[in-house]
Amino acid sequence: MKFTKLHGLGNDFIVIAGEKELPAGVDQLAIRLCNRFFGIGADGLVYILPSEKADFKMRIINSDGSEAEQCGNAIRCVSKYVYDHKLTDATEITVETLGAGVQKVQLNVQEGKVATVRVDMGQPILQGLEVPTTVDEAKVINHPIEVDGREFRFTAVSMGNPHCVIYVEDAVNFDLAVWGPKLEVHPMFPRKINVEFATVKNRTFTDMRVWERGAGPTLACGTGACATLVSSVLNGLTDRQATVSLKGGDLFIEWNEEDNHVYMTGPAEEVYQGTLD
Ligand SMILES: N[C@@H](CCC[C@H](N)C(=O)O)C(=O)O
Repeated sequence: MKFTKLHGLGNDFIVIAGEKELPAGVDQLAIRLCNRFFGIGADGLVYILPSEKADFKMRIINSDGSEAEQCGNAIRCVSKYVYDHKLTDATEITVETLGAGVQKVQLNVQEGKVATVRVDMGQPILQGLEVPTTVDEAKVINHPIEVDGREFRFTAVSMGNPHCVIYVEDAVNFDLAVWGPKLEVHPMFPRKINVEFATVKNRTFTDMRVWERGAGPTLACGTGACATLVSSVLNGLTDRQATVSLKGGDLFIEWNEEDNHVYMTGPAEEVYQGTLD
């Protein structure tokens, strides 16, 4: 079986194309292949499958074997893969996701290869129970949460997958490894949660670091960047268009007032190809 390694700002994936459906035991396969010492090493295993509703279907399995409903960096990688490997010659395509419906993608091609990708990530889900959280409110904004005697305040946003955004003094130097795993499995989040720690630098620029559900600390999270921008608008901290700066680089995010959709623009890169026995 052939695989290709791609990443979006260092959020890296083993991408497999050409299968009709997910294989049995894909959770164990993801755990094995994503292992950085005994496997290929990646944050997730991504399948590009045929779709009845869109040009392509994407499924993403986190490195711990759990399946995610959506992944912003992976959708850019999938889009680059299908164009660069000539599965399509269109520069506007649609990709079906498990939890965020069919998404429209625009490819920016330079010298015959995809350089950056703009994705219509759809409408954010803000209703507390739908994110899901245990808070039954239309919007969960700046809500208190206690972990090991420390109180944080979070804003809950689903981009198809669940996120909680927490503003801290210095996201870049924040101790992710201590608080991320505790918040990920907090009882207020019935399907666990992706945790974003953010520091707003000005109305168009925010630093963010992420602890991902099922993958731990990653260099970037596309849906997390979208959730951060939505949260910042809800908290009155930034404009509707802003750069979210992650450890692996920057994403440009827009929450459009007219259609209520979130748009994400950023790069995707292929690293190498290989064969699995
Ligand atoms: N890195 C991703 C999100 C991947 C899924 C996430 N860990 C989850 O379980 O929801 C992104 O770029 O959005």
